[in-house]
Amino acid sequence: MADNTTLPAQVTVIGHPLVRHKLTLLRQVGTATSEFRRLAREISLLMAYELTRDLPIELTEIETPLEVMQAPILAGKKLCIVSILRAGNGIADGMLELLPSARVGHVGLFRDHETLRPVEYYRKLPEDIGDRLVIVVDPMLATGHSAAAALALLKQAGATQLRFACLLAAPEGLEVLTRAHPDVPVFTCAVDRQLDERGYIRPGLGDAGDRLYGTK
Ligand SMILES: O=P(O)(O)OC[C@H]1O[C@H](OP(=O)(O)OP(=O)(O)O)[C@H](O)[C@@H]1O
Ligand SMILES: O=c1cc[nH]c(=O)[nH]1
Ligand SMILES: [Mg+2]
Repeated sequence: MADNTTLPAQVTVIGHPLVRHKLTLLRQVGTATSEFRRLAREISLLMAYELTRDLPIELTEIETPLEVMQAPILAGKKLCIVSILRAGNGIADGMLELLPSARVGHVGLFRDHETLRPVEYYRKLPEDIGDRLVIVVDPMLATGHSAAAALALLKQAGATQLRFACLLAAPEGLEVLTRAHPDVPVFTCAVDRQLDERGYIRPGLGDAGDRLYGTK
């Protein structure tokens, strides 16, 4: 499995021990839907912490009970989280716990099981997406085509500052995504061994949407 030293500079593997531990629990076949959802939310909150490390800060004057001070606050426009439906919602929910005033956009994509290419079925985005830092979330980066398509349509909609976050990435998906969007920083909690012939990430965690929502 790759680490930060063998990956393109735009890719960050979030190696925090809490993230690694929770991801191991999440992967396990015996992890029930309720537990899977809880772990996905917790990992996503930790990912949001890493993704927002470099947000610009400005000073504002506040009053403590003892005196006036110049105190740091986030500068500029707030964030927008874009969830790639449906499994992206499991990540967006966790991030919103840390970033409660972020706007949320939705892009509905499913993978055609034959071609493994994404099919768009829904899109609703904030009007001012061009003024925001946009964090695009989907738990799985497999072939990379869903993420690449989502980023392309967001750029078309005016987004200029984009980041992509997932739980698991296949090397094949990272290759596709970083070639298509060399300007977009990518954050993942792990890079797994490979894709299998059905386009599943191995060792992986199975179908993230089905495990989040108990549909299989
Ligand atoms: O990198 P790719 O090969 O494009 O695959 C990744 C996509 O596959 C899964 O979605 P799925 O089509 O299963 O839809 P779902 O979220 O509704 O389950 C996953 O959540 C990603 O969106
Ligand atoms: O392993 C995979 C690949 C795509 N989508 C998933 O949910 N899991
Ligand atoms: Mg699915």
